Amino acid sequence: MIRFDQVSKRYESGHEAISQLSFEVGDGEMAFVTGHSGAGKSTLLKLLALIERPSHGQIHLDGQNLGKVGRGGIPKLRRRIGMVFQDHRLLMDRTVFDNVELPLVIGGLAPAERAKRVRASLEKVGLLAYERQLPDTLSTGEQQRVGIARAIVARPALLIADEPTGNLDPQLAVEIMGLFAEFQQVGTTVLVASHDLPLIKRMKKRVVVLDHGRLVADVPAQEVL
Ligand SMILES: Nc1ncnc2c1ncn2[C@@H]1O[C@H](COP(=O)(O)OP(=O)(O)OP(=O)(O)O)[C@@H](O)[C@H]1O
Repeated sequence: MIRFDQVSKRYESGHEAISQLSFEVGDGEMAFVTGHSGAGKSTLLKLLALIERPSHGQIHLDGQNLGKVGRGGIPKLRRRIGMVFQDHRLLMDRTVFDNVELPLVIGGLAPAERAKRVRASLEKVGLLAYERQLPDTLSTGEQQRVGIARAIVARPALLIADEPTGNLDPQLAVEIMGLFAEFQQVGTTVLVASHDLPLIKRMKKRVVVLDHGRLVADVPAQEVL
């Protein structure tokens, strides 16, 4: 599903955030990317979503070389990727339903099909009863779940999440990670950047460790203690 071959990313500032990174994530696998602040976790995810471009090396997604995707191809690529951010980036003047529906409107789906999918996504994250509310009437954890519903509504093959539990209390964080594991169980490939080591260990999934942009450890799920 994901293949990085000797990927480096140097920002315009001259800082090399990712250095000669090579790794693969298989179809339907779930993995965590961890490492110190500034290790390059967010940059790695941004390279996958073509928010940033590598300075060197190649990234393949489902066999497609991302270096060959031009500006015009980016929306199509992003429709295959569900993205979850720490700050969830919801539109505060739109209802929960409207927020989750947005990717489908952009995707051009018919209204009846959109409504069906939005409700199925909201049900998965346990928020069906909140569809008519505005996001700021919801708790932080609930808002984060709306962000997750929005990320999965277009049924992406790949779900990427950048510190999705960063500002949640520990119990909510466990719940959110549990949701990601459930998506993996139904076949979605899931890549989560997090620095929450206790939580990562608890999930017993593969862990890729970055240090100053380099891969320093890649621990298979069965070896996570
Ligand atoms: N747009 C940018 N321009 C210049 N440098 C950047 C840019 N984005 C990130 N960096 C630098 O690249 C390095 C990696 O940043 P990145 O955000 O990928 O790390 P991270 O592991 O996600 O960190 P954190 O856990 O603090 O979010 C950092 O040193 C950061 O300052």
